Amino acid sequence: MKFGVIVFPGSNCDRDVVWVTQGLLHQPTRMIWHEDTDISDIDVIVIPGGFSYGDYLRCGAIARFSPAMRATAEHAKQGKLVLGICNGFQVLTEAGLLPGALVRNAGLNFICDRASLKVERGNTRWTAAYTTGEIIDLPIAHGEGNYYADADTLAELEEHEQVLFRYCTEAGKISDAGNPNGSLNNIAGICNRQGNVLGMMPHPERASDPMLGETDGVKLFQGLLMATVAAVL
Ligand SMILES: NC(=O)CC[C@H](N)C(=O)O
Repeated sequence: MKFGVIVFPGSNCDRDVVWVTQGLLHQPTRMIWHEDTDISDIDVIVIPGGFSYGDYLRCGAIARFSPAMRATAEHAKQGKLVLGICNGFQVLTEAGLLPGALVRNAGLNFICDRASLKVERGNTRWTAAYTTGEIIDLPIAHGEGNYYADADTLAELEEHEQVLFRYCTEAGKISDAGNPNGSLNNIAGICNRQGNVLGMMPHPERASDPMLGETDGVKLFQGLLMATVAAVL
């Protein structure tokens, strides 16, 4: 499975993703400069975290106009996989590839912490290595991670089970106490209706290498490889 990691001016988690997919999981991976448009060789496009274009206007608001994002929209339209992490999630909502928006954290502070998350569904391509209801810990680091959508959009997301990750307490309770940034319905990660585009604020790539302590994140990438094998069999 070949991964392509888009690099914008200001991206800062691009190398971390490459380390996971290529360094740890031995999958072919290449970086894609934001001006490039030929991504036909790529199976999974990853839009990494960081501060694309300095977060000017709004996080992700400028990156969405890049040539690589036009190619990514086409890639998604063909049913191929797109993963947006943190700033990447913001870019995907700005680009209209995922519904809703990420607005300023409820406390107006940049939060750098660990968050407990509940995996809502273990039966998607993105969560194949997790079990439904599993509680995991991932790092978060964002100033605009507060997920917002209008009531109809929110209801639709819930109805079609597009919420894959929710913030929770360490004990697994979905409540305000476990919600670091004010996200509606404690939403930490959603996929589109077709399921091929995932956006999430927490950073699975920063919790993948055992040398860094936590490894709950690597299962997201491993799940993709399992799902490919299943699709081939
Ligand atoms: N880690 C990140 O990707 C940060 C995203 C964005 N710059 C924010 O502060 O919300």
